[in-house]
Amino acid sequence: MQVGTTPSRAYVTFLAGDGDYVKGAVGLSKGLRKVGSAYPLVVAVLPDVPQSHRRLLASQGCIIREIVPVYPPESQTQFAMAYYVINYSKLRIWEFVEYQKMVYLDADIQVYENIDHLFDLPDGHFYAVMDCFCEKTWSHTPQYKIGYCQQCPGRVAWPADELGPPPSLYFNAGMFVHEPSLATCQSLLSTLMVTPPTPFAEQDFLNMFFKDIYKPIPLIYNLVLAMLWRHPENVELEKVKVVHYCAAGSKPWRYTGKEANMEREDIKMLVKRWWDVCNDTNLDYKGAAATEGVVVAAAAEEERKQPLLAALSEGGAIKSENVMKRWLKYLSFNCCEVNAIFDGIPSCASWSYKTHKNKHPHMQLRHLRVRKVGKHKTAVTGCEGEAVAAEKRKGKAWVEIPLHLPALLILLLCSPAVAHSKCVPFNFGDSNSGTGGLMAGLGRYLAPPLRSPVLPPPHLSLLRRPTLHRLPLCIFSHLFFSLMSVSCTSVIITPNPTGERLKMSYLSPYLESSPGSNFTHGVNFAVAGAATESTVIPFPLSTQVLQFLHFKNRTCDLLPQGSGSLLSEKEFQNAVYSIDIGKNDVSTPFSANLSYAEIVVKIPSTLSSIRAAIKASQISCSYSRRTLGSSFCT
Ligand SMILES: O=c1ccn([C@@H]2O[C@H](COP(=O)(O)OP(=O)(O)O[C@H]3O[C@H](CO)[C@H](O)[C@H](O)[C@H]3O)[C@@H](O)[C@H]2O)c(=O)[nH]1
Ligand SMILES: O[C@H]1[C@H](O)[C@@H](O)[C@H](O)[C@@H](O)[C@H]1O
Repeated sequence: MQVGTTPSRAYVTFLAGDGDYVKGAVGLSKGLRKVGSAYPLVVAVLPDVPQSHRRLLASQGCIIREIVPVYPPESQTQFAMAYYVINYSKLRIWEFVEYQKMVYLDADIQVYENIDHLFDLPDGHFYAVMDCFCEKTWSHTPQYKIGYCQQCPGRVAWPADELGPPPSLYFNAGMFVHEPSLATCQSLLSTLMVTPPTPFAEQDFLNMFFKDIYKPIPLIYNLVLAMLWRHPENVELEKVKVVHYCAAGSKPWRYTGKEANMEREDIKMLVKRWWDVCNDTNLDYKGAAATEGVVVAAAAEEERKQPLLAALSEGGAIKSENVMKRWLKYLSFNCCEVNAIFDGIPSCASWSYKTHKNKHPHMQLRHLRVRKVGKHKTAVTGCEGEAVAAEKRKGKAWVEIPLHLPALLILLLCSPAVAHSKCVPFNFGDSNSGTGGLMAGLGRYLAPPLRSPVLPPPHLSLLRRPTLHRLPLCIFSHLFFSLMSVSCTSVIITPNPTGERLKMSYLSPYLESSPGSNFTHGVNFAVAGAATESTVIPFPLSTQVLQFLHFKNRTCDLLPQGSGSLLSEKEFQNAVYSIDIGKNDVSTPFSANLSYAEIVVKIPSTLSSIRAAIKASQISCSYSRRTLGSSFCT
């Protein structure tokens, strides 16, 4: 997906911790500039990279993208080389789907000649340079033990009789060409969870994962320094475009010359070459970012919004760039933010923050940003109760709930004539619009103003918010229409004062069969905690739709018998159908500590479930001639 002027190609490196690898990344950014690369350098930083390092990189024109760390299954980490474990986080660069293609380079790599042509390699393969097995770091492997190396397969023949077929070609993962994809990322992460860590961590893992599509490229694109003394016959140093300072003691910013092979003339020359680039002030970035770090940060922030937009677009929720741009106003990122955005209600963001701050130490920052998001008052005031109170203090009778996923708030409107006749709402959804259905369905009694005789389980605690109990719900179709043309993201739901002034009736929950229920004003199928798909709450959207069909068919059967207070055919025809769902599809996996990518990748399927639910309710409509006139807001 291409949005605005975002380039679809970029180099990417990875940075962890507050150590000196940042020097490598700065050197790399200058090296790319020196060779006239047309593409930017994205730096995927872990949360533990200090702000000062991020600023330094931004001032060198780098695009900073924070990523969530990736760890192999906990119980097994002891089997990997501890030093390399953090490198599993590199897998996150498959999340950068705003780029169609990327060239990954370790921070201890320098580029001495332009390699932009690598972006033109045909899609569908994983390109990288073959590694060498001759260094001591390989001593745990059969290759090393028998002296076999893929760089010179004729030197020592592979003992196939003894060990079976030779190992697949193996690449060094310090440099590769890849195509970001949320689906691939999810597959990488889920495969990782069932893959025991091995000594070369993500390098072994990537070799295993991309075995079938791996295509070796010449070693001039990643000269692993050991090649100079292990396989000199394979190296034409003057042709080398990319040098990887991975041999022990070879990192230029740590170089002492004392370690094995470090006194070699070619090594000294390459270390000096690296410093020449790094020290060249003419190569410092001269663009806006050098003086306007904020601009860079804003640009980086925009970049971070792309995966969700891509998923929404894939799911069919966003069809025009204009709508997408409006979304950009609202969206901000990482897991917490996604959760808050999808929750749509700040109280849920606070709840998530409280629940997850230990797992996501950097969450507070994001949370605060969420609270600044958008023009909606509710989004800046903290918990919902406070928001309502604040609105009331200002004399406003309504609460505007910002919902940032248009497809999750879908209003199906009957004919415009509805404005002049009785408007019966049928509502489907979750706690955003639930009016006590869950309590009724689970057989728990909460007397107004919501006193619970027993402590509700934690996931039900939100139900204690008084504003959600038997909320009179009225949805203004004319307002909806005007809002739709503005942003597609809002609906006005009126709490008591306005509802009562307009003589709107309470909307009974479908699951409330006890005295007091009246379904002649409409039905609320929404249930707190519901998602589009089944979760711990037993009333997902698909079930709510079935309940609606049941309700409607029963009405249809009983009407001819002249049974008492039933909605008429006309009222069904002119009803307002609203669906407000989706936040729990996002917040539930978030609670399970799934990553941003893992959450985002599910969005298209959530959207198709919503579409399927709507379709099911239309297809099964038992009133001949009349369908539920539908007007999608997406
Ligand atoms: O504390 C760290 C450690 C690593 N890195 C980043 O991770 C990259 C890879 O780490 P090393 O340079 O330490 O890894 P090596 O080059 O020695 O080892 C090789 O094996 C590794 C196995 O994890 C990786 O696959 C790596 O790309 C590959 O070249 C670094 O360049 C740097 O970009 C940091 O930022 N900080
Ligand atoms: O791919 C690996 C890696 O680059 C290590 O840092 C190095 O010690 C190994 O020899 C090499 O094969």
